[in-house]
Amino acid sequence: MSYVHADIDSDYAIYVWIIGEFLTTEEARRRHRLYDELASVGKLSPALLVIREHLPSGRVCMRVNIDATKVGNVARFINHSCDGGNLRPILVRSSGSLLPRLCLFAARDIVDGEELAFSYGDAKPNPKGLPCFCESSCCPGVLPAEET
Ligand SMILES: C[S@@+](CC[C@H](N)C(=O)[O-])C[C@H]1O[C@@H](n2cnc3c(N)ncnc32)[C@H](O)[C@@H]1O
Repeated sequence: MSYVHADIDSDYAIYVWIIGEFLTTEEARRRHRLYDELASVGKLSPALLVIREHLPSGRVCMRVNIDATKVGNVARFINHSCDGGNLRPILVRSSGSLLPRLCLFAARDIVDGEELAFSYGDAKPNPKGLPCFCESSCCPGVLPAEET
């Protein structure tokens, strides 16, 4: 399994934004089903993220689907950690840009060589989901599975 380690030569805050294909929700659902099948037999390491923005009422007001499985940058190799890891995903909007960027910001000081990780989501663990190897004390043993 691939992973990403910090390579730090300064004290600046680090962040990386996730590059991938922006999908409609219909296409994201189609790919989720396909990826789940391929991942269950070890034929694929999917990187399809669904980010939801909520109103103060708790209702979802926007859903963004980013698929970095085939087209992406280094962020596609960052693994999941059930305790949230050392990175926090934040949607960032810049003026003039129609689409937001999903950025991963350092959540605390990170030492050189430390593995970078973030939580793929707090969706209920799927008992039939892929095994999780994050080794954090709160890990239920399976990766969070997106309910599409
Ligand atoms: C965004 S990719 C991360 C890079 C991936 N490890 C690779 O080798 O290409 C997401 C995939 O990595 C694997 N993965 C990520 N975090 C994991 C974890 N904590 N335990 C087990 N597999 C993990 C799963 O197969 C997941 O679908």
